[in-house]
Amino acid sequence: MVTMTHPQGDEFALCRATIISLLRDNEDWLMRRILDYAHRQDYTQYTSTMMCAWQASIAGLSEALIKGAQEQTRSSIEFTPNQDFIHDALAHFAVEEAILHRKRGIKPGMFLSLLKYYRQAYTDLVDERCADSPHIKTLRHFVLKRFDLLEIALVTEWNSTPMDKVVDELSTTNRKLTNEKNFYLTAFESLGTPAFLLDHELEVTDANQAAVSLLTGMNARAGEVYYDAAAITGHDQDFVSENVILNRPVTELMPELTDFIGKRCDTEAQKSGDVSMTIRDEDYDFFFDQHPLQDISGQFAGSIMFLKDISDRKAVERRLKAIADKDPLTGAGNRRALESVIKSELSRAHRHDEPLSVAILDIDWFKSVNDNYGHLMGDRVLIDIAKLCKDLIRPYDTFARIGGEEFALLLPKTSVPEAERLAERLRQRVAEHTTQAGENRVQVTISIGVALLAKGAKTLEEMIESADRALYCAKLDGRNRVVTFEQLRSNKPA
Ligand SMILES: Nc1nc2c(ncn2[C@@H]2O[C@H](COP(=O)(O)OP(=O)(O)OP(=O)(O)O)[C@@H](O)[C@H]2O)c(=O)[nH]1
Repeated sequence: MVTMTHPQGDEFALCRATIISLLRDNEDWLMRRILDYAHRQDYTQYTSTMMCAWQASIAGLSEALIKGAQEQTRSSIEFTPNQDFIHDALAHFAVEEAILHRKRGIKPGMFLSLLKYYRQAYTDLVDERCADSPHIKTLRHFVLKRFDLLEIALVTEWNSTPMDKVVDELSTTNRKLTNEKNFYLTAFESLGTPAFLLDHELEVTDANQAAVSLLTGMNARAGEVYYDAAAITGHDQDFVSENVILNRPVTELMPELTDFIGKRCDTEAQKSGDVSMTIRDEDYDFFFDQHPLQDISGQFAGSIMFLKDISDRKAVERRLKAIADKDPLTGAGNRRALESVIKSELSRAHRHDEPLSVAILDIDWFKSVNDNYGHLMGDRVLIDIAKLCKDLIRPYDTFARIGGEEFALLLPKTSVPEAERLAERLRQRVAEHTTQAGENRVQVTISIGVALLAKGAKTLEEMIESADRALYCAKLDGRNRVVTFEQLRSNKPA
């Protein structure tokens, strides 16, 4: 007959070995079971939500249980009035845990209640894994007694600590936490890039110094935005303007962001892109980068948004693009520019069912200008004609040099008769104009072909083919005239 409190030598050794191997092999199982109990009772909202913290605690406990079991003798399962807890590995672990949890501000009652689930999980392990063992009772007894010891040691340590030591420990911890918080605050505030913390509704919950200066034009002090206006000395006026940032949707502060980030922030998406904005009457280009924030338990906790000022880079890009798209002699657009505009204008005209006309103009007998007056005079003529064209067209028309002495005018929302009238005005102005270079003066004429832009065409040549044919006819008909493609079709003489 096996007794519960004093197992025989063989049985004791067997049970001890069983417990040790159970604890070694089932750390993950124990963690899941304990977490399951803790979750069910909502303990996890007060305790650490980090898996690694639970893992460390359970690993530490199992190790202490194993060590304690190894040191244990058959007769030491029960406690004695003069028990020396300090030299028991498990008691030692309990004391360290007590100190650690007390420093975190956890009350003994709460910790002991949580420990109940540890005890339950460890006995569950024995019950489930050793259900058929003839030694099940002894095994259970072994575990329960170990947990009794753990609790006694823990409570003893907790209660024997004088109150001023507890207060000292807590204030040290508090100081450490405050320093840590200040460090992260300093890092956030010191970022040269404007940074905003946003909640689910995209309302600004915090903004760093760079963000405040950007939006208000003021050099805010680090952390100033945290404190109440009335409570800080002498900065009420400044502070009020900073405070206009907090608790307002970021899309209200910077409406240009609306298209990019929407009305709410969801958990999934990280959003980024280039955005142009006007802030306090100044134009900026930003690269914005919005990341969802997750707390340590993986819960969505708003987002952080950075606005990196890329105005200088964008200005250089624009200048380069302008240079790449421009004919250096006349300042008109080049073929590349025309091609890129033509595609978007074609689809716009199609969408709005609007006419889109093109006029191709070519200087008459231009070769003879070069031959008689030199290339410089030829260049001056090209420059003058380009200027006459630019002066005549509307802001949304496109003007490009597409050949040596050939130019194109792309005219959105313009029917062929309207384009013809414009071309005629241009022809007259050119004919009346005199170009001067040094002593020499020269007058030239131009021929113009006008047509609607061909819709199904793929290349620029195909698109302007009709206008080109009309131009060819204008040349054949004697030059210095405007011919429309429609006139060619109806065989009407120009
Ligand atoms: N000065 C100058 N001349 C250019 C430039 N690009 C092309 N040309 C000249 O433009 C002239 C075009 O001559 P052609 O194609 O024979 O035509 P055209 O003399 O204008 O005669 P039609 O077009 O038939 O009326 C050539 O002499 C080219 O050298 C330029 O950038 N500057």
